[in-house]
Amino acid sequence: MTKFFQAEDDPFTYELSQTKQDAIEAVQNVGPQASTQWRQAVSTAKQCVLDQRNRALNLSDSNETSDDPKRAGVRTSANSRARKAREGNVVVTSIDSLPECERAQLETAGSVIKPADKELMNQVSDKFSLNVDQKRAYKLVVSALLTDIQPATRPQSQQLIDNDIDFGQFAAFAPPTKDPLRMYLGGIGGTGKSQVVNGILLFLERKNESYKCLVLAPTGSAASLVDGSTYHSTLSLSIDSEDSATQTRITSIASKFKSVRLIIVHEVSMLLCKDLYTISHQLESAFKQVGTMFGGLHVLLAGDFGQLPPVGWSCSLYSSHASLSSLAVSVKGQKDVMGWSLWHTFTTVVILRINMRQRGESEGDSGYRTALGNMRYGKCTDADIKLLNSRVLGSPSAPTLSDPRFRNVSVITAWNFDRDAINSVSCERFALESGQKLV
Ligand SMILES: Nc1ncnc2c1ncn2[C@@H]1O[C@H](COP(=O)(O)OP(=O)(O)OP(=O)(O)O)[C@@H](O)[C@H]1O
Repeated sequence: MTKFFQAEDDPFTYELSQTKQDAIEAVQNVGPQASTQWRQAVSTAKQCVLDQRNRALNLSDSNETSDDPKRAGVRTSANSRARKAREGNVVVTSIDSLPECERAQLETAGSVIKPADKELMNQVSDKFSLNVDQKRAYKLVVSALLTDIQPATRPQSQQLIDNDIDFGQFAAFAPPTKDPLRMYLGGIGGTGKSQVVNGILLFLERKNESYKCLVLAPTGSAASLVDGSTYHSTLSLSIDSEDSATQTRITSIASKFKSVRLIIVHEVSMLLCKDLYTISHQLESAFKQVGTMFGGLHVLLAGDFGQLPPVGWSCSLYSSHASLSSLAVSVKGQKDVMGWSLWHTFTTVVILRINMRQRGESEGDSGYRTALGNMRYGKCTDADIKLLNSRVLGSPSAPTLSDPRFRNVSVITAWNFDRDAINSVSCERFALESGQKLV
């Protein structure tokens, strides 16, 4: 598989082998059904992909045979390169290294970003002072949107509403001819994931194309932090009902997503496998593109798997394969399996590593950063514990909350009672200091 990138871009990206992608798509196309049929269908789909691969390998081998041992040697190595490429090794080609005619072809096809857009991209990235990794993530998403092949003729929402669910109109959609972006943006809390999302949103705003992106989150509070909505409300997912794809719901989703090309799902650690499947399935139905994951939209999943898990520890995206294999007996389990396999199509990955929230350079700052990092993996050292204990209130050397240095710091308490008391005192003090009246 060949990908083209502008010369100055340096995407940290990898591709699943095409065969694995095919297998995942084959499983998606099977759909939920009774467990014996499901197992049979999955095994037939697997065999079909394996047969396809073997046929391709045999064909290539038979085309490459030669009686001349020298030529045979050269062909064997070319053959093995071709096989490696088929098996998933990425071939990255700089746009500048292409012959002019090929470059012109790409420009005409909209595969190369226009200079004005490039300038805007840089302006926004400078405004947010994005670091190298953040810039990489931001540029991958924005480039995908800029080189997007637009659906040719989308029906007006008015027509959709008037004709209720006349999906015949969607036949006029020209499906994107390029693979949509499936990207995961990770990094521990404070590494600037939201900053990247804000950059993407500002870029679209400056281009007057804010309508192209929808930001979704699993809970209302997570959604309000990123000015988004919950995916339950946006995609009309029913929390209780298994069958949420009624015609009215699908019509409403089709109308909401009429001009959308990118969805960003925040706090992905809280996403259930079955929810990812349902999101994709609802969009497929809304765009009348059954079998085209997420209806062909670009999808960015952002979050940190060290943060909150899904409610009730249901089947999360990081569940192990072993724990999933027993699930296919129920329809819900099959949805989990399909959501889990969808997660594995997110093969463009950027992990942010620099903590932008705690950037102090003092010895204490760096010790605190290290302690937090170790705590995340349950691997605190003696030095970390000593440092954290030195901040526990009550001991003679510990800070007091009335000390001006510690007045506005975050406080962790074990009891709601203590939390409420501290909040109440702090509110009164803040009102007094800022000349405001508490109501
Ligand atoms: N490139 C940057 N330059 C300056 N400040 C930044 C940059 N990136 C992020 N920040 C700041 O660092 C803080 C944390 O950033 P942000 O909220 O985006 O992190 P996050 O990874 O989304 O965190 P969380 O997972 O806790 O939600 C914010 O105050 C943000 O303004």
